Amino acid sequence: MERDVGNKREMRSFLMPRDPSIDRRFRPRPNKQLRLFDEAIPETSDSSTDCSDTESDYTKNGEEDGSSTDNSELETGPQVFLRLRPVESPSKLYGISDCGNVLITSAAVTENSSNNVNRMEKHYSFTNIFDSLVGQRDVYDKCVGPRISEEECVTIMAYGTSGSGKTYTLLGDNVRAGVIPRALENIFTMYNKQLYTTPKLKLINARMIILEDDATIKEMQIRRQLLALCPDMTAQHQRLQQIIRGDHEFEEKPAEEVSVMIWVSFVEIYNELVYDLLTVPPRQANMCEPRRKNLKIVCNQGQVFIKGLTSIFVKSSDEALKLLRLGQQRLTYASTAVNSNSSRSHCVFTVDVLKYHRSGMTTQNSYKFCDLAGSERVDKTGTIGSRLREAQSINTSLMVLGRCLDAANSLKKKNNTDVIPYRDSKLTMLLQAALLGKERLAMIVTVTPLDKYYEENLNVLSFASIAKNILFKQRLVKQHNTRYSAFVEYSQSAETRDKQYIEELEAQNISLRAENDRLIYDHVLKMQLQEEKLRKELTDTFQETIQSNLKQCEERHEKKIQMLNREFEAKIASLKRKYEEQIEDLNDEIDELKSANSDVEIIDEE
Ligand SMILES: Nc1ncnc2c1ncn2[C@@H]1O[C@H](COP(=O)(O)OP(=O)(O)OP(=O)(O)O)[C@@H](O)[C@H]1O
Repeated sequence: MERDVGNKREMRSFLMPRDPSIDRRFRPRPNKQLRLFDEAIPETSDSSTDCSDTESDYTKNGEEDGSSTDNSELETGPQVFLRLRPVESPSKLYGISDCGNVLITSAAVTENSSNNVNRMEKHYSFTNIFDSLVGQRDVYDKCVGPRISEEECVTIMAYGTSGSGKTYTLLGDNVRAGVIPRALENIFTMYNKQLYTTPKLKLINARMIILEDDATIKEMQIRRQLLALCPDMTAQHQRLQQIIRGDHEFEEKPAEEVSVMIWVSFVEIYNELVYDLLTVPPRQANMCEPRRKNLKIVCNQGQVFIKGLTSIFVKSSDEALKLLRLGQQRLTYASTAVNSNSSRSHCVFTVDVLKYHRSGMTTQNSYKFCDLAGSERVDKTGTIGSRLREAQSINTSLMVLGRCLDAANSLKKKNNTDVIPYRDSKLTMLLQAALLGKERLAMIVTVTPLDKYYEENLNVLSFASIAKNILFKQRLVKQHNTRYSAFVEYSQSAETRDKQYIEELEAQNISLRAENDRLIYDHVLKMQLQEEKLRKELTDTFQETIQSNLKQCEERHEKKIQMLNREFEAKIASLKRKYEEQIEDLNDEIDELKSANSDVEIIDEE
């Protein structure tokens, strides 16, 4: 019997078990059900209806039913893809319908089922389902490639339980490149002939600004500084590039009179705080660990931006990948019960493609790659301490994301986007353009098809099915327009402009060097004069001091001489007196002797 849905909406939870999200009246009804892995293939033996198990087969099937049947939805709502992670012994509780787009969860009663609702058979429809045999190439070709070729703004979001392969899908590993390296290669190949090699245009606070020469030089310096910090992975990137080029044939756009400048930024939302992952560390600090500063998300006249976020100008996919790896090193990872290297935060890597058209108009495409932290059952995994706090904040933001999608889903008939609670978490604030339908939203839902994750997977699938049902009424494609006539002459080719700019910079460099030499010469001269003046001042001061000391000495000596003179005079006077007395005594004696002598003579005569 059909269940009466009624008008009253239930309060949905995106982390705990809930009623099936798909309105059973409209759910797809496959002719037959296929078991995902194994022997449980239904009796009909028509191999053409089987789920593909090689990349090439898959592409063929996908082109036939997946993308082609979904074209109408491409115009209106998010695309939701399901990716099943390869596991050793996959659960038999999941099956894919023969049309390839519907996941059927078994009606089997599992010991994990906490309520009756989860014991029902459920059908979840997707834009495409990638089973465990589908490789990275096909995931890219279905989910992201077309968006980039069409030059649309798109948010690609990986959502799933912890350890289900979100990071693997977005980044991949050293051999199996994920969506981001492929997208970068695609973008740089596409605009190869239009790339402008100096940062003249920049998005500052969501506005396209033409940079002055000094600002351009500053941007180049920041870029150089940050790239110097990146681990050297050139050989690895070249290998990856070869693999990607072997997998895809990206088309180059003709060199129209458009100049393209590409910028990347990378943010992390950890415990509801927004951190810049591409900050340039101050020179004196430890170069590997810049201080983390919490940034603000600002919404101004419908434009969302992160105030003060570093955006780096990149000239090649290799540079962009290097910056991505640098940001990744700064991300918060931890070991959890289900993933030894689990992302403990949501992170968003943004590639902004800024274009300057000959008409003077500037346009912008943004590609946001969002790796959501895995939802987690904290009660089951026994998470404690800081891991618990992280898990709670991850779960809260994912819940808000679910509420936003739910609200967007219920807006099909109305057109009032105000009721979408995107302001309730940093993640939804940042992704509001996609959640409000202004930009394309592609969601890659990852699932680990194991019995033990059955309940968690049902929640993830319910979440995904809501997103799949959304119909946006907003106008798509974001374009910033600015008129600017003073930009470089557009009748010239990009190469000539670059050459001219380099020549200008070289001339500027020469004149700056000359100015520098002149300043050094002036400085040396000034120093010499100063030295001379100082020397003279010192000599004068010394001479004065010597003179005064000399004078003091002379005075002292004069006084001493006078004193000695006086002493000598006194001594001489006393000696004179003494000797005069002696002379007097001797004269008296002579007189006495004379008189005695005269007496003797008289006696003789007699
Ligand atoms: N499709 C796949 N093919 C091969 N390996 C995969 C696939 N999906 C996931 N893996 C492997 O599973 C492990 C966990 O994947 P990953 O780190 O991407 O999970 P996650 O969803 O990002 O987890 P978390 O949310 O905890 O960060 C990795 O070792 C990854 O290589």
